[in-house]
Amino acid sequence: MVRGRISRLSVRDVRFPTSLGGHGSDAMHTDPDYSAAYVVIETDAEDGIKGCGITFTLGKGTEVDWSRKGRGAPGDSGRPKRGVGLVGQAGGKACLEVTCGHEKQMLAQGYPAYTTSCAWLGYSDDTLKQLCAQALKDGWTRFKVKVGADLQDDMRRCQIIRDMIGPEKTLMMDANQRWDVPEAVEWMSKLAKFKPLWIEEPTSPDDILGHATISKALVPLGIGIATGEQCHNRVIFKQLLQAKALQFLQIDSCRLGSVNENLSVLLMAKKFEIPVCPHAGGVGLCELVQHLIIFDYISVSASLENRVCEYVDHLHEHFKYPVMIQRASYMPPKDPGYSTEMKEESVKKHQYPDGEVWKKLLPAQEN
Ligand SMILES: C[C@H](O)[C@@H](O)CC(=O)C(=O)O
Ligand SMILES: [Mg+2]
Repeated sequence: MVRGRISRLSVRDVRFPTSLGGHGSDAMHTDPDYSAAYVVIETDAEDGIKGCGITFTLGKGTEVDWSRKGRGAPGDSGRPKRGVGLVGQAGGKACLEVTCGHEKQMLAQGYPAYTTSCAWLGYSDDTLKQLCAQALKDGWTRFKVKVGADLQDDMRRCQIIRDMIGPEKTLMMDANQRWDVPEAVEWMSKLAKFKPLWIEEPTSPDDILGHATISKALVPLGIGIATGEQCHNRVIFKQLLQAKALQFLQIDSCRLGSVNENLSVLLMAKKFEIPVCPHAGGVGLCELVQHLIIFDYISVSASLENRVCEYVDHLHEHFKYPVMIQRASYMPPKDPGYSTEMKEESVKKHQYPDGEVWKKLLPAQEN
């Protein structure tokens, strides 16, 4: 329980230069710098408890260009067109308070995860192979590959990854909205031979009926539709579910404003019997979403069938309570709160434009 009145609020623009290594790149966001508006609220209660919150959008996350219309062109990493939500944490207890068999199972085995970190679109084939080999050694069994910019490149990269992981392990694909509806069906019919479990964001996230059309065409090929990382409220999810437009529902802990909005989507997904497989490609998203998905298992869906949570292996070192992955699973967080708190020294260093990291980088980028 938080006592006191809000006495201090700070908002900082924190950016990480992930584009330098091609981390986080996809068919629409070719040079993303993972970023967040980081908010800290303190009270006059003097009990040491503070609330920390982040907002995150895709691409160059904290730059929102209100003047432009439409979806933006590929490479438009600095121009997110979507709503942003603010989520946060105050002090208190960690999510896991219920005592039940499912809780024990989570504590022992964790929540199953897949990795996106081997196959960002900007990685070379050599990097892809090297990261994939390491991930296999580390026990990963589910892999997501970015597609959608060039069909021949996709065929080559999917062949590499399928050859490396073998026929049994799971492969997902993510087009980040790059196609129109007929193009999505045509393109995925060609990639079907690599046996993807799903194609994610095949087209504009606003096109609910378009997703339904794609779903009708691809489900018979064994390919499900996954979407949701750009869906900013429960009404959009309600319509996607009603239109039978998706087989995997991807909540995003920052896109949907507040934990409550996320919870209502978990409940609707349960009603429609659609598995929730959260999005976590962004700064801090893994930290946050682990709470929601473990809650989903313990208190809502009670099932792991067809369910898996995304994991990306970037920027965890900047968080005070980073995620813990063991045997390709999220181990339940035991610290109080929503794991949103960043380390002060990381915030200082990466604050834009006057943090140490950007002071060095900006003059070089201007030349
Ligand atoms: C720009 C982001 O990295 C995006 O590619 C993340 C994403 O689509 C995912 O993780 O899924
Ligand atoms: Mg995605």
